[in-house]
Amino acid sequence: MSQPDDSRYLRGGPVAHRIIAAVREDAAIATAEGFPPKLVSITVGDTDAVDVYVRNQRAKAALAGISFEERRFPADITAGELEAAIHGLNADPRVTGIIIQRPVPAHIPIKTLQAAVHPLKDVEGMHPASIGNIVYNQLDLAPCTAAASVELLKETGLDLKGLEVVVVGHSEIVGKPIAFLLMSEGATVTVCHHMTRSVAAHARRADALFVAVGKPRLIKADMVKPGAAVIDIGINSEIGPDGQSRIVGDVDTESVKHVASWITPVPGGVGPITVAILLRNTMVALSRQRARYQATYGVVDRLAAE
Ligand SMILES: NC(=O)C1=CN([C@@H]2O[C@H](COP(=O)(O)OP(=O)(O)OC[C@H]3O[C@@H](n4cnc5c(N)ncnc54)[C@H](OP(=O)(O)O)[C@@H]3O)[C@@H](O)[C@H]2O)C=CC1
Ligand SMILES: Nc1nc(=O)c2c([nH]1)NC[C@@H]1CN(c3ccc(C(=O)N[C@@H](CCC(=O)O)C(=O)O)cc3)C=[N+]21
Repeated sequence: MSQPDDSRYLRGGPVAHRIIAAVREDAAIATAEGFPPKLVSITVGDTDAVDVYVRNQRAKAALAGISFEERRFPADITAGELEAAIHGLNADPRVTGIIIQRPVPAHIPIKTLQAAVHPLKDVEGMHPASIGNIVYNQLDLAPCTAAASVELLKETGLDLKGLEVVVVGHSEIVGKPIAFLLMSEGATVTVCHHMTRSVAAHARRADALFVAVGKPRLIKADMVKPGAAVIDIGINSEIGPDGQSRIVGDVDTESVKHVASWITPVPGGVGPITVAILLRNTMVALSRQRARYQATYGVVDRLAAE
């Protein structure tokens, strides 16, 4: 098990705590000014894979002073019905942000749902317009897990400019946005996926290795460069030796921790920061909405009034 005092562990708790404290201040001010932030979570069908995430969203939103509402829909709902529900939330001025928990049932095209969320309410940064922003180096609202992972790498104090980084996994929600965020920071990025000929050969060259695949113990000690920083994003649930269900990452932490200079524990690494960033994104969305509101209604049109 992890050693609580081992400095090789890059822990997410303190970073998440810092982010949530700042969000809490912002949320209190916004609420006092008449704009209370509210996050709505949409879950469709079987929710096992998202239960932990939603539970933590609810708990941390309460801590931060953001109201949180969970909408659960049955697995047999149609894509059209879901889109209608999302449009309703878009039009509701009390709703600041909308997050669609993944996965959704196979008959629902996730991209259509993500595109149905108004870009100003897209707190996950998954609308095509939002994803486009990170390509253009506008990074204030990035996909939560990707932003969380990069935030944790920065805790090492390593200079990201010119850093050799390898990302294993290229999903739209995690791997690809990580690559874009790191490119914006000046890192040299290699992205591996299931067709990569030798993930090990690439991984061994990395000063920083990000892993987001969903396979326990995929990354072993001989795939890691001595002294590297290893950011384990995987959240996999498996039955431990004691017969209890537990969460493990994608990295064989017990062996890799002897080779790496820094490693993120699972649980207790990227996960808590992901939740904190979601809340921070909610406040970014709120300030954009307020700016839009101000631009539309803040200046009285003198000619119209005459
Ligand atoms: N900590 C957190 O906050 C979060 C954690 N997660 C976790 O991160 C992990 C990844 O999630 P997500 O990105 O959504 O998963 P996806 O299943 O969408 O993507 C997995 C990626 O891994 C690639 N891949 C599959 N097998 C291999 C292999 N053997 N070698 C190299 N690459 C491979 C796939 O490539 P290809 O597409 O080419 O098959 C794909 O790009 C999961 O464990 C998930 O639970 C997810 C979100 C948040
Ligand atoms: N649209 C969407 N975006 C996601 O980012 C997304 C998703 N769907 N579906 C599910 C996965 C998984 N995921 C987690 C995030 C944080 C923790 C988390 O807080 N983990 C803590 C707590 C663990 C615990 O409480 O046991 C930890 O790792 O320490 C877990 C899981 C986000 N995902």
